Amino acid sequence: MSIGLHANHRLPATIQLINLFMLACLLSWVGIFTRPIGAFSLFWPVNAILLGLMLRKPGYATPVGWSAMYLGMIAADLTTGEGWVLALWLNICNMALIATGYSVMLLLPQSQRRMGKPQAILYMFTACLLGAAVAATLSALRNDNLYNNTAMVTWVSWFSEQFSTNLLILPVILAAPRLKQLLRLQINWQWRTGMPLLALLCSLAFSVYIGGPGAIAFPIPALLWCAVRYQLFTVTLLTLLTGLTEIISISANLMLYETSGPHVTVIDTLMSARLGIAMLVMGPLILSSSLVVNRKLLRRLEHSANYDFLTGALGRSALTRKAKELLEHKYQAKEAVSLLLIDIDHFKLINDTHGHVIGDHVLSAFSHIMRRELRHDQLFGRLGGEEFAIMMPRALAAQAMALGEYLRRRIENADLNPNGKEPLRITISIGVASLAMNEEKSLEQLMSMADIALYRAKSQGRNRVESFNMISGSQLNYTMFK
Ligand SMILES: Nc1nc2c(ncn2[C@@H]2O[C@H](COP(=O)(O)OP(=O)(O)OP(=O)(O)O)[C@@H](O)[C@H]2O)c(=O)[nH]1
Repeated sequence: MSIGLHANHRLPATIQLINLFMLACLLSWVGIFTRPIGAFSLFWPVNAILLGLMLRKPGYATPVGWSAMYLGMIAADLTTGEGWVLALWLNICNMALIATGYSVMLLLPQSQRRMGKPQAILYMFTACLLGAAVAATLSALRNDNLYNNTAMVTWVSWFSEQFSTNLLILPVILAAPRLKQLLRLQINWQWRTGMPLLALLCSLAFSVYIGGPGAIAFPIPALLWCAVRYQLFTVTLLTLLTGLTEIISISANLMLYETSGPHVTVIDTLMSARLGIAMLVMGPLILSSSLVVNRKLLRRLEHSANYDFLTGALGRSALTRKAKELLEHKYQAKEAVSLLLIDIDHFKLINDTHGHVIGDHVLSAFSHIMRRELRHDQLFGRLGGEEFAIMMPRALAAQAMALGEYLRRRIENADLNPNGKEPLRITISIGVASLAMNEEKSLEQLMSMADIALYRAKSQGRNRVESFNMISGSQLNYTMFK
């Protein structure tokens, strides 16, 4: 086992250690300064954040990393006037929570630790539950020296606070997008997008206003609506917002809980409410992560329905559908459009000489080059075998010919040999057909025109581009398609 931090991180190991130490210290300070004097912490986010960090950056989870974290927490306690013994013991409880949670989450494959599957939420629930139970047990063992409470009250208080806090914060950290993804994020805001959020804020305000034991459940429908409409990370932020608002409202006695009766005290109410809040965020989180799985599956299904498996180009039916939509748009916008039919020359010879596997590779490498050269609005698809097509919006015959000629040369000069020994070159023949701005033809007619041009390119010796519109005598052919 490595005792240093892993070398694959960009920052040097010592700087990472100092970072970890400082982070643990800083987070503990925040927790200490927001803790009412002589009382249990209302909200102790340190453990959840550090646990999340360890899971997101496994390189930190080394004996040295764990020690830096522990020392950072102790430093925070000592610099705020805590005694040595207490500082050591309290932070053993904190570290025990992080280590227990970490061990449970390690049972999940790394790819699932970012909450993208419902079972990851269940593992996280177990991690928070066991982690809080272990920490609460350790703190209750030294109860006499720490708090003026019975061991049971100390246990329940630690457990309920840590269980709920971790369950609210950990999903945010695990589901947070990486900085690169965050910068690429495009927010497509419409007034309807904000409705679930508005409903959540209203139901939260309503639950604080009405109060009573049932009020913590008021935001559930709005949270479920948010889970259906928003991304998982947004849902984790909203469950955190909901939980925090309710915990703070209850502790400030804003939600008018019943506190009379022989066994009921304010701290009992808060403990019970915390556990309830922890349970209620599970539903929206599980729904949201199930939808992540569904969306991924749908995207995969859509992709395999629309794209050719071997070449990554559009499949024939998707190409036809999109080309028809493009023609429809052309008629309305009165724009030109061109179609290029492309056929690899003597492809049978490649199969016969090099075998089918190399043939497949050539098809895929050819398609890769084409996709890299074409713009996003130009449709590229495989019609079948070694025949492909490009639909060019807003392009007259001359522009389509120029593109065809460029692609022909690009392919002619490319080496498609996967083994990199002998160069393997191919050539292509291209037939172009174009429709001017006010011309109307069906896709089938446009295809037939391009096919005539392609036939001519083949019969004139291959490795060339021919345009139906420029073929001498095409006026004669052209009448066929009027
Ligand atoms: N490796 C591989 N070969 C394919 C695939 N689809 C079709 N082919 C082969 O492509 C070849 C096409 O041959 P032909 O239609 O005679 O055309 P060609 O040899 O390219 O000749 P010209 O088009 O006249 O230049 C056939 O041998 C098919 O078996 C595929 O997915 N993979």
